[in-house]
Amino acid sequence: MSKQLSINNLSSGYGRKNILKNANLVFEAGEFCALLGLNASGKTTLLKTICGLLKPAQGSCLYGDEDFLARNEKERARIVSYIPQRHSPMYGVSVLDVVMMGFNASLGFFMSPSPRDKEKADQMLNRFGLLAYRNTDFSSLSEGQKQMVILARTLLQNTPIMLLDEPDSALDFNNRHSMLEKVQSLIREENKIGLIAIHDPNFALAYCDRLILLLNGHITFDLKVANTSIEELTSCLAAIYGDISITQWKNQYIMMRNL
Ligand SMILES: Nc1ncnc2c1ncn2[C@@H]1O[C@H](COP(=O)(O)OP(=O)(O)OP(=O)(O)O)[C@@H](O)[C@H]1O
Repeated sequence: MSKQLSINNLSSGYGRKNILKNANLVFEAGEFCALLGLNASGKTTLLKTICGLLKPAQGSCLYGDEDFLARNEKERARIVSYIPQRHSPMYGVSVLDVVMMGFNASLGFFMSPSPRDKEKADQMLNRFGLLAYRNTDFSSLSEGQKQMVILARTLLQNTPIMLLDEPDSALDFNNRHSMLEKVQSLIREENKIGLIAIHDPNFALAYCDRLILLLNGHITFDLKVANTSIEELTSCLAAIYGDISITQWKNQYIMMRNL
């Protein structure tokens, strides 16, 4: 049965600096949700807290009724995957080996990936048009290619909850659409929960089911796109982005700044 992710009264920060304040959210399986907010509004802080990189000052995160933040890192990695805003540099590691790291959480001690795992990794690289780079040194790829490899690795990790922190920041227009399409269809088809921090509201409006708007560490609006009128969307997004308008073209919403 598909489980919910519940975030209950969650607060967190750095040292004594409290950033995320009393967040309460429930996510259903199959939902792809955008976290929107200006720079420094707390998007990364929320994602890092849900994946266990930051210890909450108060509150809890439950998957079903399981407090997964109480689990060790490897057990957590079977439930939550996280693409950070910036990945650590990796030198002398092939693209295939980076993608295969996605299996780490599911392997026991001293186990190495099976030939079937390698096949799956190749299929995933193929899906991203990166199969020709499988033996290339990861560090020699462009930033956009690296982001796609990291996403491919995360998809192989195959967790029920996926947290993505601006995974598209280095991607060109076409690859950004293609990445969001892939993530959206995977979340829907495999009934996962996806939470993505993203800066362009138009991509969020096009691909996400729900918009969660953050302002100064507070969740100010939580909107299901399909159930929200264009007027309400405009007024909520204007509370974050200022003087904007939203128009509808075919079945898409487009947000523009009023110049
Ligand atoms: N390691 C840290 N130590 C201290 N303060 C931090 C740290 N990381 C972030 N902050 C502070 O927390 C606040 C929120 O930062 P956060 O990275 O969560 O915002 P964000 O919404 O993801 O921003 P951006 O859109 O710029 O990535 C900022 O004021 C930032 O200075």
